[in-house]
Amino acid sequence: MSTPPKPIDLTELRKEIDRIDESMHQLLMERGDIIDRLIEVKKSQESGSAFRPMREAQMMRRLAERHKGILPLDTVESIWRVIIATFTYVQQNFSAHADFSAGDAQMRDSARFHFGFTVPLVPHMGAAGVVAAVSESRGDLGLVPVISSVSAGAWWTALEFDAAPKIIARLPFVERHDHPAALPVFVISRVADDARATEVEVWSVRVSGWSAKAAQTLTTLAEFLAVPDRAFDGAALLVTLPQGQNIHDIAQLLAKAGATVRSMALVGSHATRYTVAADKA
Ligand SMILES: C=C(O[C@@H]1C=C(C(=O)O)C=C[C@H]1O)C(=O)O
Repeated sequence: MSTPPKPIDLTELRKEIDRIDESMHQLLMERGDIIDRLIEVKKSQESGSAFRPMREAQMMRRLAERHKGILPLDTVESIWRVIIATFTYVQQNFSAHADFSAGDAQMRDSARFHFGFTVPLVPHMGAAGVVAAVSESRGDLGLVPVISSVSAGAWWTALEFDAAPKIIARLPFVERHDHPAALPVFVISRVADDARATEVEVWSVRVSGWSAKAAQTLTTLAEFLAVPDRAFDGAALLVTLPQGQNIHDIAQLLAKAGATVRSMALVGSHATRYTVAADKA
């Protein structure tokens, strides 16, 4: 006759938890040692912000793809955002300048979710102030809601100049229905060319002859913001080009709808939006 299985001892399970916690802490400290070595190498190779938007988008996608078990994706995503953002911060200190003009609760949630509490959060009332602060800094980040009100004006035109910072990411990296920090946010900064995510381009386009027909045409082609631009009897647009679309084709289609493109400037780019299925979340 076989002996009945020993009842599982809670003390044993708690010992396991302590062992895992200690290993996780050791691994985080080991991660810090690697970052230390990375800082040494980078010092002689790079200047400006340490933020690498394409790598971060890929890391967040991989994390979401391999995640399973009872720990909610919200939790695992926010833990890794804090790890990555804080290690970026210790490489090269930076502040996050956020536009609170559309209400501060959602923007604060997004900033803290994606950058944690170690990165200083600087509130601004309007996108223009955020862009100015980032422009004057070496490697600070700006956070601006993707959908701004018309009264905010065409804040993105300040990004047209070569030396100006650019849109470098769109948050959240991992989208889903009921994301805890769902507000769509553009991240604005100056980053190394090889760190950029270039999958989705964002253009500042100025048109004359802007009309309901032109707006309707553009709606079918791309996501955009439009602000009336009296100087040109038209509009200043911020156009997010879907991957594979060409801005010149969009200009041609706008012309057919009666709107003349007067200028176009690439004001940034970001990774393809990534959405996880409801059953993953
Ligand atoms: C570590 C680097 O810099 C930053 C920090 C990262 C991290 O802690 O994992 C990832 C990407 C960068 O934003 C890097 O240069 O690879």
